[in-house]
Amino acid sequence: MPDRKCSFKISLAESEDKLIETVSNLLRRCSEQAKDRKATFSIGLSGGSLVQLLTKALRKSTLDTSNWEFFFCDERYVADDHSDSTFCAYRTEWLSQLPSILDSQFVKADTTKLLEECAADYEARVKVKLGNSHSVPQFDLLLLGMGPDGHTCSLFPEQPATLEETSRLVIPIRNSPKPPPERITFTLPLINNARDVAFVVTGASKSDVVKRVFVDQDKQFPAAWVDPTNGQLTLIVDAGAGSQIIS
Ligand SMILES: O=C(O)[C@H](O)[C@@H](O)[C@H](O)[C@H](O)COP(=O)(O)O
Repeated sequence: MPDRKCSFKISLAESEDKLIETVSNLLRRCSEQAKDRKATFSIGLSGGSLVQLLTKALRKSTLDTSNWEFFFCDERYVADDHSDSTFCAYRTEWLSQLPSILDSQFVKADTTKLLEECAADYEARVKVKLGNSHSVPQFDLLLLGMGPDGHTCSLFPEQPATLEETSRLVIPIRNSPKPPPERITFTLPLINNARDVAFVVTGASKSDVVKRVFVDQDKQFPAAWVDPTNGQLTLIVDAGAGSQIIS
């Protein structure tokens, strides 16, 4: 039985243009709400297909991103210039497509440290940047993807212990089922403390897991544990991914 506590909204985008417009509108709403509270807009990014979608949405929005700080909800434990690096994917894309966004706006992981230290160091960076070294920092918006196995960030069904983490906000991941094997990832306490969390999920291959996660709330899937305590959860799907939840 669904037991979601947070406010939950589903947006079905019938075309890619509509999907981009929906993401663009979400960015506008969240960034404008943040303006009333703080100097910077703190947003967490995921990798994969979101890189291209977010780039298109930012280009369409023409939003002023000069006070935005870009964090990574998870990051692969590779060099900054490695093709697997999510930071590298965004930086490469935005150098040409969104040149107004500066390197200094990225809060990236230091993957030159040992994996454990890299995770702890990134948690410290998040706390310093979000100015909350005593309790759990609060992101304005986290943009999440979801794999066909219902993973999100680098929280995988094969590693259920990662969902039980209650104190660390960023943890190391080894033997990731999705290559590369080593990563760092936000944990549920940090994810569920965000003001807004939005999943962007596309493709008919994910339609079954979208229903099982967002309608059935089947807790075998890590994405089903995302339930922002005092926040808004939004699911943005295209027609393929949403085909089993929207009649
Ligand atoms: O670094 C990563 O691999 C991502 O953060 C990961 O969690 C991604 O969001 C999902 O795997 C969905 O990826 P797609 O949207 O490309 O299917």
